[in-house]
Amino acid sequence: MVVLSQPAVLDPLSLIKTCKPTSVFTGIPEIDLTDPEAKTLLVKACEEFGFFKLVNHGVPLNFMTRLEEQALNFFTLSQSEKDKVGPPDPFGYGSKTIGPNGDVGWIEYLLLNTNPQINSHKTLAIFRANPEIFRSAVEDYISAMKSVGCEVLELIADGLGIEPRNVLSRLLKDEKSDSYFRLNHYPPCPELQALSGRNLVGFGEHTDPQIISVLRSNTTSGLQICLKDGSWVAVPSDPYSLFIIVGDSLQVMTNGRLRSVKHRVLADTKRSRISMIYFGGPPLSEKIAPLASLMEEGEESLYKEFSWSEYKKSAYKSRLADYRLGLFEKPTSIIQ
Ligand SMILES: C=C1C[C@]23C[C@@]1(O)CC[C@H]2[C@@]12CC[C@H](O)[C@@](C)(C(=O)O1)[C@H]2[C@@H]3C(=O)O
Ligand SMILES: O=C(O)CCC(=O)C(=O)O
Ligand SMILES: [Fe+2]
Repeated sequence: MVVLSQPAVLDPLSLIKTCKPTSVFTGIPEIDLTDPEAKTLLVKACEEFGFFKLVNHGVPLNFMTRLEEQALNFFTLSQSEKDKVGPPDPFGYGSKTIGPNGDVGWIEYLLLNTNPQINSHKTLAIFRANPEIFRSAVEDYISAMKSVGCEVLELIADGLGIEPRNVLSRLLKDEKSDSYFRLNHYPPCPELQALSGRNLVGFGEHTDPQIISVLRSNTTSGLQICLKDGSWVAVPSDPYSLFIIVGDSLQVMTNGRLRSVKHRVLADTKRSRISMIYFGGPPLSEKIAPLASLMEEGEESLYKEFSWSEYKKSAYKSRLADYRLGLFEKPTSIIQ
């Protein structure tokens, strides 16, 4: 008798990495946007962590939960409905794959371009496929996050003592600003926890390539950041607050003073996580280089010259965990 072997079924769980849960970190800097000391505290946080929690930011909870509800409505649609606005190009609906180079995660998401002038075909398709309230919730939310991002960047400029104070925020306000918006959904992963005591990686470790990211999540934790000493710590969730992430471009514009932080997300075993992130980026033609007003006499740029469009092109050839800035660093001469 001939026994035909079963075709090998590719189990997505076997491709996604796992991690041991990490203990919650209580040392995340918390900055009150209305504090007169905010500009100093926020620069310190960006130098030390490249990350901080922003409170008293002025965005009401119900404004954020309005979009969260819309996002949940979308993610509970049938798979075939969601697939109508995928696969991502990079915009659109994606499930389990992140980016074009083989990265996988326990996640589904919508990625959109925020610029109505260069709105991609996929971004428009997402708006057409959803009720009008989805579009208005997304657009209102993006506009609020852009304001917060700009306010933070102006305080950073003040704190660094550079002028004009809109030297960074003008890039997000530019009508050609190449900014993104992302809604992430991490479903719970109970089976794996029961089997191994480990959690699935929802979004693998990476730095954000843009200038600044403004993140908000529901009550489900999962976000982790990498500290200067290389250790990973879990960020307690707080649906009232916003989290600010320094991106690669801000690291370059401050000649390495502010650090772009490595971060990742672990899926929860019991509850789903929804996160919404605004990625504030410059126009495609913008030169990404250390700000002249920040450089000390005789200080040299740590980076070769490049435009945002060149950086993005190179980022989209990389894997999520790659150190993307490496290609643009100048070789350092070691003086013995
Ligand atoms: C694997 C990739 C996904 C990503 C583009 C990239 O090639 C490398 C950077 C990734 C990242 C991380 C931050 C943001 O989520 C994102 C939208 C971005 O701008 O850079 C993603 C990209 C993506 O998912 O398209
Ligand atoms: O979902 C999160 O909390 C973070 C996701 C993230 O880092 C990203 O989308 O770039
Ligand atoms: Fe990120």
